[in-house]
Amino acid sequence: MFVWLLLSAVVLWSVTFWYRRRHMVKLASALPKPKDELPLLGIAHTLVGNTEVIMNQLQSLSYESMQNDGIVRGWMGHILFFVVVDPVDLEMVLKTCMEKDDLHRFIRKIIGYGGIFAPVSIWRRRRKILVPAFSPKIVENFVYVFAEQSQKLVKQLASAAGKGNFSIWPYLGSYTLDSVCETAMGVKINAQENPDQPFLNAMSRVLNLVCERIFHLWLQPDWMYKWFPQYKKHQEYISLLHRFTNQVIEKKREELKFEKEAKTEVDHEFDLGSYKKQTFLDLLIHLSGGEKGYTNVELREEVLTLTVAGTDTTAVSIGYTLQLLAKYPEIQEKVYEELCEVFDDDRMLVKEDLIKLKYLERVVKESLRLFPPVPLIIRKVLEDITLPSGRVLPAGSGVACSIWGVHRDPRYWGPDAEKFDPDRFLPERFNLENPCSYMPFSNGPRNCLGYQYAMMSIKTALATLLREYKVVEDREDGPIPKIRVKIDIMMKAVDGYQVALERREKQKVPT
Ligand code: HEM
Repeated sequence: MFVWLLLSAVVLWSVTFWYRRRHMVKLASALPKPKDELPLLGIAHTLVGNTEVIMNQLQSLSYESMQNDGIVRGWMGHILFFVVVDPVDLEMVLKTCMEKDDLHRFIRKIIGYGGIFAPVSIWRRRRKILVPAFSPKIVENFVYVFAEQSQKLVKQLASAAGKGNFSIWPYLGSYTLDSVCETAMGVKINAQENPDQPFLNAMSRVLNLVCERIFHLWLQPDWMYKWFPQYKKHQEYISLLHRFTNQVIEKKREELKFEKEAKTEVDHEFDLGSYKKQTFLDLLIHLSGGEKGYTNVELREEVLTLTVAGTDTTAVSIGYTLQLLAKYPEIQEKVYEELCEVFDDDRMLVKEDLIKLKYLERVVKESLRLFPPVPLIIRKVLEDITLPSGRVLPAGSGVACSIWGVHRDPRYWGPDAEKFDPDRFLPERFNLENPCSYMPFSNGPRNCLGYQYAMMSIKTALATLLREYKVVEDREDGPIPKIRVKIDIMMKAVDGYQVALERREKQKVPT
């Protein structure tokens, strides 16, 4: 009797649930379906397995989207999303669907309502405050930090050079974390010299745990997660990150109070708060209104957001570029020739050099095209929208904007779209009809604020490293580079960016 009652309740609940969603189902059924779709399950059965399998599946969906004029649907049980690669449709999605997907709630445990994943109502004010902090004039003042940290990177790599293949990932991750912590908070955490540094350790481990949660449904509800052994560590890492940042903020507040008291009238009149060598933390306090502006919690959320947003993304991009240069030695030699022209002695890189490294810039851009660190962005559809292509996305669905797919679509990049060819970014050849055909840093009002910062950090690290070392790996046997990738919050190389380094004879970077 009880079983019958239970069964009837389940059937009744399911019928009501799907009846309420009939509008969504109707609109979805008008859109192309993927080849592996099953009744009820949708494509949920294809998105299981390790992070490499899942990434491959996301890539396959992007190809199916290309074959279906830029869109394909994907049911995961009752959850509906669309993989979109049409740049015109994407432009509209990125402008109108500003709310981020619910999966981001797991990262919010670390960064709270920091801009990147905050609900739109909170994000608007935070973005307004953050935008001036990323103006080129301010960001270029950080190049000296990147240059110093890059020299440390070169020094750390000396022990691995000439000893065959190794994973360069931990070195790159420490370089970017050191740079971000110095520019965001003004603290030298010295992760490069000390791989067991507690902040580094906590940051990388908690992000692994977040990723594990995103892909394992049973770890998602908070009440269930508490019963799993990882929960304790998860909480420990978060409280370490919060404690560390809180201390930095409190110290900064005291410093600023002291400075204010010590200022003379003349200082006030001429506003000596010039942005030179100020960290993001200084700027955020100032731009949000000083003592009446951000609270300490808001500051912590913003600073941690910059740390999460700016560390692995940049390291991933340096890693792919190094692997590509190893696979295509003739391209690496052209980069090296340019470096020899710009640096005729052993001096350290300065910001004026970056603009001259035009070929290196093209190489980085092409690497970001073929291997975008953020392969897709997921946005929520809050009300039905009609895309420029005429297709209608129903309210309640999600849109996976496939950066990976749009970057490899032959309709916009030609029949050789998959080929590694930095010169496609030559001004005379680069002629895209739509800005969304190339968007490693996204597009629209919620695009990446750190793109100039990232390009400067990437170019500085690569220039410093490639002046000192030649990157070697097996040459690729064709123009299409093959690097196995997985999804681990970002798209990362499965092999941890295996390369070998050989010391260059001519150019020497001072250590
Ligand atoms: C190669 C390096 C990087 C890549 C590929 C990258 C890519 C992205 C992408 C795809 C987004 C999401 C945009 C969206 O939802 O439409 C984003 C957001 C963001 N990124 Fe980056 N990023 C990089 C480096 C950085 C760095 C170094 C910083 C700061 C130091 C940074 C700060 C941000 C911020 C603050 C946002 C949130 C913008 C907002 O929602 O208003 N990023 N980034």
